[in-house]
Formats: sequence, structure tokens, C-alpha cells
Amino acid sequence: MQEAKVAAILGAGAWGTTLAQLLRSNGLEVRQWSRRSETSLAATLAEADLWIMAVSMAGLASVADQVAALQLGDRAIWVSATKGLADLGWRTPSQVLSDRFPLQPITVLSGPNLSKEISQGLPAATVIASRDRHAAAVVQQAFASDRFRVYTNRDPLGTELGGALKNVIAIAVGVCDGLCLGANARSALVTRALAEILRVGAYFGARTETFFGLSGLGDLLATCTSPLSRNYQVGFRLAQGESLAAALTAIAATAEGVSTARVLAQLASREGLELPIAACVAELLDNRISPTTAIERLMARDLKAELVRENQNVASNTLPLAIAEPLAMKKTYVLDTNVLLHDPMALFRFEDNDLVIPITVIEEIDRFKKDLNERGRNARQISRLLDGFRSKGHLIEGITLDHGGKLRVVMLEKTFLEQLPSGLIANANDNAILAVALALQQQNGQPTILVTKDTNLRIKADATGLCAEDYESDKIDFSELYSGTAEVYLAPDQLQVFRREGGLDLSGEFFPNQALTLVDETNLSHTLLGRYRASDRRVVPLIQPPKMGISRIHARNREQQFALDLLLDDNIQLVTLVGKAGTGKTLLAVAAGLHKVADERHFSRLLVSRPIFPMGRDLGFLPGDLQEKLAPWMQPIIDNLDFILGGANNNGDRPSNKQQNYQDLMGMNLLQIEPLTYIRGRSIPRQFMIVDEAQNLTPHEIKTILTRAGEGTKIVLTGDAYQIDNPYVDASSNGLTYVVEKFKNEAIAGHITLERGERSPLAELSANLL
Ligand SMILES: NC(=O)C1=CN([C@@H]2O[C@H](COP(=O)(O)OP(=O)(O)OC[C@H]3O[C@@H](n4cnc5c(N)ncnc54)[C@H](O)[C@@H]3O)[C@@H](O)[C@H]2O)C=CC1
Ligand SMILES: O=C(CO)COP(=O)(O)O
Repeated sequence: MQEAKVAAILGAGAWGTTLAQLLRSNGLEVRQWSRRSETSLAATLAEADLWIMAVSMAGLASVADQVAALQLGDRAIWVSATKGLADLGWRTPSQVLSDRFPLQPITVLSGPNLSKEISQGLPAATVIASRDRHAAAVVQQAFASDRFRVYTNRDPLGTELGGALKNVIAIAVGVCDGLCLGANARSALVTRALAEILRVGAYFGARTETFFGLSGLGDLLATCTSPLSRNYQVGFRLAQGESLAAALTAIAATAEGVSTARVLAQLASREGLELPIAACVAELLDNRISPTTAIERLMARDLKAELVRENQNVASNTLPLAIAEPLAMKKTYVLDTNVLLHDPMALFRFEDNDLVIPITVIEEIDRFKKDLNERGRNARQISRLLDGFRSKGHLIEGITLDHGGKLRVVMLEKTFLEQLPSGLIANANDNAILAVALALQQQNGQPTILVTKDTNLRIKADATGLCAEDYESDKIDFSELYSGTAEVYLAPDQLQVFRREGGLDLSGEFFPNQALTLVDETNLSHTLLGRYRASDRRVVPLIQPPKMGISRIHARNREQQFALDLLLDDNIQLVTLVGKAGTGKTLLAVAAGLHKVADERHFSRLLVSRPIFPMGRDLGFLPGDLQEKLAPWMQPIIDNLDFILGGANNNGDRPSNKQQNYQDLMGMNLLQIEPLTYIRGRSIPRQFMIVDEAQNLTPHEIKTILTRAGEGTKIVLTGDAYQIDNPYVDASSNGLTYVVEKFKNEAIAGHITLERGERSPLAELSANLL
């Protein structure tokens, strides 16, 4: 891990100065700039490892523009320490930065951090949030000390929203305290404010959990309970009868809540979000209501329930009980054919909401019921389920599902089609489904949502004013996918113990078989590699491949070493390798499989398979026998086998005497290469099975394969979640992603995400850019 040595801080107010103090005491060279300083912006930023933005929101975009104009390259890591929300486009500070510096790593620093306490040396904790784990770790190291505890987080958006929104609430609480309304009122205000913050977070797509962390609840508590908060002081002074201008002059510093309240009021009125506290604060700041009226208005709101389940289609069982306004009404979800064909159990995943299946969907499902593939099986399962429901009543009238929602089949009426915009052809099935959903929306008192995996139908729905959603109940947040690796910082003597004793007890929280890089905390370039053994909570060394390599293949980077370790361990029955093209995932899997089958004879056969989805345009009719027809799809596997068996070394050089070829191995029954379709339905004992391109499978299809594993079989799933040819899955909903998440707690499974391309600089750049 790179270590930050020089930091440039933009902004010389209370926060910028405190951050400079923290970094200097950690031994970093710190340069500070403000709009009034003599040193130039360019000189401040040049060669610095960290660029820290600590100016007020009002100045952030213009300072960022000045930096961008300097064109200083994209090496430095940005740290955004500003807490606010831009009035144009409701952008957060880090989003304003990433608009201008798309190639630079961007991190957010936010938490309960009243600068005065920190500058006095009192203990505090904060969060460094970033999608870029490496950048977050560098910034974490730079700031962390025995009085400033730094946590990382992967939700910069939620982290920033928590920091920006609590400023508005601090003004409200300042008013409440200024009016001497007591502790009960203050607690009620802060708690209901959290509901408001959650609502804004949900609107922007931030993670709910983040708002219960340091940058959310933590900062809310700090700012709403300390008179050191400038925002709180503004509210307090307003309650005393001071004007806003007088209050701001008195505090002589930035109170971001003033502009953020106005931005939120705008957001609430334009987007229909219910943000009563922010709206009252905005009116109060603009002198449109008095402090007393603001409080009265909040108290006089409609009576309602406190806790509600978020009624959402999206993995709702994983959402905590959210403190949110009741969504009062049930929703009607109209299901498209592809949703049911993708997951017949979708019928049970919409909680107590009502479900509608247009008759066109039933007709479409009927067409697939004879298919001998996954889709056919799902079609038959839906028919069986619906047939079973008939015992509960007439489907046309609606039957009540176990969760309390109603399910009904709706006929297509002529009048429905007549309501479609004239540009849409009335006899297309998609449009018939759209017509039913639109008609229900008009008839229904409750919100109506079309659920479809067809992007174009969602666009059409949008264009006709109908709300549409993807079906997401089996989606995993791909950006949050478990990587299988972690870094652990240890004292030098612990590393010595690990080396000497072949293992070390570890106290942290790790997943079984997680690959660990043990870093010497006194010398970050000194590292050792190991794997976490959950049974006795120890990190143990990786399996050492023979000097000759595995089928003459050598790991070229750390992730490949981790992958080989999992592939070579016979106790691990399921290995998942995710990585873009050129990271070596298939090559390593095939090399390990050949080694295990041909050299160690641990498995009776290497079975390599991939689902058949044409890349790009379908090749159409192909001449030849079955093997010849399938050759284009299986060729990438054959290329890997040729590479290994041809004896090529990692540099592509081949020795003159050619080794066995893959046909010899097939002749000896040690190797089988088959499309996945032929493998279903079999039991697969004592085989080393590789399913390549597993990202093209649905979760259900992968389940079918894994449940076929016989005694002594090892299954390796490889794939690239960004290269999906199956139109009904995406990076988050495909079977490979699903398996990685579902198996991460299991001792018989291991996963590695390979990031580094090893094919060629061109292949690496193309995989990243295109
Ligand atoms: N003071 C604190 O305890 C903390 C503050 N923050 C955030 O850090 C940011 C800065 O806060 P403070 O340093 O406390 O405020 P401050 O009022 O003490 O300093 C503001 C800084 O921003 C600069 N600035 C303001 N308007 C500008 C413009 N139009 N163009 C260029 N520069 C401009 C000022 O020159 C000054 O350097 C705010 O977003 C605040 O919410 C975050 C955590 C803690
Ligand atoms: O963000 C802060 C504490 O975390 C500082 O709050 P004030 O800007 O209200 O002083």
C-alpha cells in the first residue's frame, strides 16, 4: 500500500486547520491554501499525495474548477471534508469533485468532529468513505492516531448526506433549546429528524445502515447536543430573536445548515419528499415564520404510526425496520413474463402488496412450458403454482396470498389498448402488459408499478407516465461484492510468529478462507500472505505450489497466488473467481484442474463447461457435427488448454517438444469439455468441474449445477460480471455474484476477485476502458 507523505489542504478555516494539525502530528508534510493565502494553488498541490478539500460548500465548485484548470495529473487522492449540498443538481461535495476529476480516487471524510474539541487533543472518531478501497486505506492510515480513530466505509453518498443533513437539524435543535422546550422535545426532534434523513438517503440511493453510523447518527448527536456547533448556535440565536445576519456575524464562521436547508426545501417541493423539519428551518431562515410558529407547525402535523416496514420490492427482508413515515398505501405490482420466468417464487416476494398478472403473461408462459431448459422448468412451476391458487378462489376476482396481498389475473380489455399512446402498436405483447398496468393505475386508488426485467419496456412505461422497476429481490449490490481479500496490520513480532510457527491467532472478524495480506505496521512494504482458518480463528500460510508451477503456470500477482491457494486445497469444494478479461481466472482454474487430475490423480476427471450465449451477433446456422458447431463457444477454453498443454510459459514462449494435447487427455477420459446444457440432470462424482462465464447464469441455474455435485467433486465458477450476454441478468442479479455472497460464510467455499490484468497492457486497458 502506498503511504501518503505530503498533504495539500484547501481551506484555512477551523476545519482545514484542524485537519492540518492531525496530519502534521502523524509526520506528514502539510501545505495549506486559502483564497487569501500568498502561496499559489499550484505550488500547494504539486506532488502532494492527498488533496484535501476543506472550504465551505459555497466555494467548493469554484475552487475545484481552479484546480482542474491547473491540469496537475490524476495521481493524488482527493479527500472531501466539506459538509453541504450544492443547489444545482443536488450534488454532494464529492460528486462535485468527481464531475471534474473523473480519473482521480475520491474519498469523503465525515463524522462527529467538532473541530474545537479535536484541536484541543480530545479523542474523536471519523469515517473515510470511498468506493476505492485502496484510496480509503491510504487516507485512513494518514489520519489515524491514538486520539483520532478512523473507520472506512464504502458508501460515500450516505456518509456525505448524513454530514450535510445533520447541520439543518442542528439549527432546528438550537431553536428548540433556545426556546427552552426541554429534553423531551429535543429528543423527539432529533429522532424524527433521523426519519427525515433516511427519507432523503432513500431518495438518493444511499445505504440505510450508513445513517446509523458515525457519519449519520454520530454526527447528528454531536452537532445537536453541543453548543460548539455553529449550526446549533445559529438556531439558538434565532430563537433569542436575533436576525440570521446577526447570528452569522456573531459566530464568524460557516454554518452550512443555512444553505443546505434551502436546498432541501427545494428538493422536498420539487420531488414531493416529505421533509417537514427542513422545510420549517428554511422558512424560519428566510424570516417567513417565527421560531414559535415553526415548532407549532411541527407539532400540529397529522397523527401517524411511528414504525413501518418499507414496502418495497427490493430485498425488503434485508431492510431494518426503518423509522420512516408510513407509506400508508399498499402498492399494486404488475408482473411481466420475464420476472416469473426468471424466478417463479417472485409471487411470494412482494410482501403484503397486491400482485397482478396480465392474461398476456399467462399466454406467454404457456408458450415456454414445453422447453427442456431452465425457462421451461420455471414456466411449468408457475403454472403449477397458479393452478394451486385456484383452490383459494377465482384468480380473476383475486385470491389472498399468505402475506396478505391479493393476487389476480387481469384480462386485456379493448378499452385498455385504446388508451395506449398512438405510437405504440396495439398487438405487441409488451404493449398489452403495459396497457393493463396503465389501466389499473387509472382505476386504482393505490400506486401501480410495472415490474419487468426488460429495459425497453421500463423506458416505455416511463414515457407513458407509469412507474416501472427491475425485479431485484435476488440482487446483490455488485459494487459491494465480497472481494475475498483483506489487509491486516500487525506488529513485526506477530509477523515473525506467523513465519516461525506457520500460523497466527487472529482476533478480528474475517470470513472463512478469506485471503489475508499481513502488513508490518512499522514497514508497510513488508508483507506476508495467508488464509484465514475460521475453525480455530488463525491465519495460516498459503499452499506453496511446486517450483515448476501448476501445470507450468506460475502466479503473477498476489491475487493469483490467493486464487491458486483455494484451487489447490482439496478441502475447499467451491471456488469462485471473479475478474475482468485477462486477469487469468480461467487459466488458473484450468491449470489447477489439470494438475489435480493428471498429476495428483485426486479427481477422476476435469470437466470444463460454459453456458452458451453467443457473443455479439449470433453466428446463425453453422455447418458440421455437434463438436464443430459448438467449437466457437468452447474455443476460449481450448485456447487456455492449448496454452497450458503446449507448454507455453507465462511469457508465451513455447519449448520445442510439444506436450500432450487436449485431445489426448479427452481420449484418456481425463478431460471433458461440454456446454452446460448437457451437464444438467447428471450427478457429477469425483470431478474437478469448472463452469466458465458463470456470470451468464441465473441464481436458479447455478443452484441446479451446485446441487448436482457428487461425492468428492470440486466446483470452480469463473466469470466477469461486466461481460454479460444473458439479457435477463446483470452485474448484480447474476448467479455468480449471488453465489459469492451466499457462500462467503461457508468453510467449504472460497472466493477471490482478481483485479489485475496480466494479458498485455492493451488487453488490460481495453478491459478497463471499454
Ligand atoms: N469546523 C468543524 O468542526 C467542521 C467543519 N466541517 C465542514 O468543513 C467545511 C469548512 O468548515 P470550517 O473550516 O469550519 O469553516 P470556516 O468558516 O472556518 O472556513 C471556511 C473556509 O472556506 C473558505 N471559503 C468560504 N467561501 C469560499 C469561497 N467562496 N471560495 C473559496 N473559499 C471559500 C474560507 O476562506 C475558509 O478557508 C464546512 O463545509 C463544514 O461543514 C466538517 C467537519 C467539522
Ligand atoms: O460538522 C461538524 C461536526 O461534526 C461541525 O458542525 P458545525 O459546522 O455546526 O460547527
